[in-house]
Amino acid sequence: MIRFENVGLRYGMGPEVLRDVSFSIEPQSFQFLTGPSGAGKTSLLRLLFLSMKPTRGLISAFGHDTSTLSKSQVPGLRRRIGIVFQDFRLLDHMTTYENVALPLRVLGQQESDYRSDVVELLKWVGLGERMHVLPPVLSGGEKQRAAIARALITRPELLLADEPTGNVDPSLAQRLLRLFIELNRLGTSVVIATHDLGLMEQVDARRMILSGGRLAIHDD
Ligand SMILES: Nc1ncnc2c1ncn2[C@@H]1O[C@H](COP(=O)(O)OP(=O)(O)OP(=O)(O)O)[C@@H](O)[C@H]1O
Repeated sequence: MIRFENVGLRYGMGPEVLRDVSFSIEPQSFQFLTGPSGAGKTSLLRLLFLSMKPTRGLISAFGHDTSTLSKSQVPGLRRRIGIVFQDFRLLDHMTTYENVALPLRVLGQQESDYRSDVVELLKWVGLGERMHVLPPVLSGGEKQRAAIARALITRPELLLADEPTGNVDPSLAQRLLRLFIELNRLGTSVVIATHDLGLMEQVDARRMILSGGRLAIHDD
């Protein structure tokens, strides 16, 4: 569904952060993206989410060469991708429910059509009791799950998560991992950027390891 061929990335006049990176994300696949701090994991996720263009190489997303996309085509492709940012990016003046429902509102859907889906998803991530509170009163783990629910509400074909267990205790990390595995079982491709070796050891999944700007792939 997404293919990188000899992709390179640099910020401004800086050094190349990613070098000759080639890989594909297949439908219904599960992979971890790992590597030392500063290795380029977040940058690679930004490229996957089509929020940046590579400095060189080819990125093809859902059959489109992204270098030839017009600006108006990008939102349609991005809607097929859900992303959980490292810092959650929840809107503090909206309730948990409203935050999760926002992507559907933006798509012009009516609340009567999506209300039960949002409530069901919030229950699935264990936030059924917290849906009417504002993000500032949520714990770190609750915010994490709200951000995951918001990424999933549009039923994306691909979920990208940047350090999704970075702010949570080990038992919640287990729950989140089970949630991602279940989501993958239901058909979504999953890419999890993480430093957490313990997390990766629990799943026989592909590991994409970034180091010195280069990518090595270890298949399960
Ligand atoms: N907006 C930016 N402008 C300039 N340089 C950047 C920018 N974003 C990232 N970089 C640089 O690119 C390199 C890779 O950063 P990136 O955040 O992708 O790594 P990471 O593997 O996600 O790190 P971490 O595990 O610490 O989150 C770093 O050297 C960083 O300083």
